Amino acid sequence: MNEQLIAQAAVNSLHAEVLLAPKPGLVDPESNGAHRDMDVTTFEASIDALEPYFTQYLRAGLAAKTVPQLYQELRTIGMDAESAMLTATHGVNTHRGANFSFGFLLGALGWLLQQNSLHDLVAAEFAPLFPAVAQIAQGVAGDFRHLGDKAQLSHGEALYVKHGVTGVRGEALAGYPTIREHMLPYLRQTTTQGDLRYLRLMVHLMAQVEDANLLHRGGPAGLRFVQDAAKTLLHVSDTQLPNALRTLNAEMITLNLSPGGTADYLSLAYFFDALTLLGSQPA
Ligand SMILES: CC(C)(COP(=O)(O)OP(=O)(O)OC[C@H]1O[C@@H](n2cnc3c(N)ncnc32)[C@H](O[C@H]2O[C@H](COP(=O)(O)OP(=O)(O)OP(=O)(O)O)[C@@H](O)[C@H]2O)[C@@H]1O)[C@@H](O)C(=O)NCCC(=O)NCCS
Ligand SMILES: Nc1ncnc2[nH]cnc12
Repeated sequence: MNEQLIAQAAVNSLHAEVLLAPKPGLVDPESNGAHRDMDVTTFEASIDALEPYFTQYLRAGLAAKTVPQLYQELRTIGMDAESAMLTATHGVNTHRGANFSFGFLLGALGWLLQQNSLHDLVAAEFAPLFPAVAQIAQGVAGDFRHLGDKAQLSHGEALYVKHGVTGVRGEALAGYPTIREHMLPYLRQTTTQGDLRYLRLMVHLMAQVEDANLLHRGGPAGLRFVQDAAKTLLHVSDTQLPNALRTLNAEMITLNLSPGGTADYLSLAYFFDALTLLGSQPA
């Protein structure tokens, strides 16, 4: 399997996510959502900065000899990627979470592709990928130790101290249960194609995900507001859904709520759909 096709599919998924509209609270071509510091062009600049690192994540997995060595390499690439992203966005956090998740998922995919074909991984519904991520990402658990010594906590670290929420690190440490238990089953069972496929998934995830961005911006009440609003949208018809999402977008802008974690899962959904297509083609 051509590794460039896989890395490009990951980059393309970030473009597809930011262009999907309407996304309540998030940046898209219709609205900047609950963000005063970024728009679609900020995301496009961020994606251009991240692109070379996505290939590096995959290659690191393909060449790795041990799991601990792979973790160290991915974390180093990840820090460089995050720095390049922040330079391109003039310090605005567009994809820190996406960079983290794609880093571990691409690294783990490369690791598995040493012994498996993409076709076999697709046939196995990516089942081996998640324990591999959990094993490789174990080093992240150290992020939660010694937080008391830190002068400045990140949003995620502050949420861990205040609410015991582990955010994206917890997802990686557990092998991304949100992808395994919610996203992939939804993608497998739905025949809906095009934007509606991903808008419906977005609503499904907004109702489920413990989104650290929502917690950071609106506390438990803000998270619950969005989860409850999404649950009502589960029953809205395809024709009514876009305008119902626009109405929720206006409400979330007023409340300064943005489900950034859910946006990253949308990127990952485009990516897994692309991998499924790549893996079903003859080698
Ligand atoms: C591990 C890091 C990501 C550390 O970051 P932090 O400590 O802040 O971790 P979290 O807050 O837990 O999450 C960080 C981002 O992960 C996304 N996210 C949130 N909840 C979930 C979830 N349940 N599952 C998966 N992913 C989740 C989310 O990222 C997206 O939203 C951000 C944009 O939204 P915005 O509201 O604008 O965010 P902010 O600017 O922070 O808030 P405001 O100031 O505007 O109010 C954007 O990042 C999206 O991607 C969370 O923000 C990581 O930084 C780290 O340690 N990096 C080092 C490099 C590295 O380790 N790389 C690994 C490669 S293998
Ligand atoms: N479209 C988007 N809007 C806001 N935050 C995001 N994080 C990732 N994608 C995003």
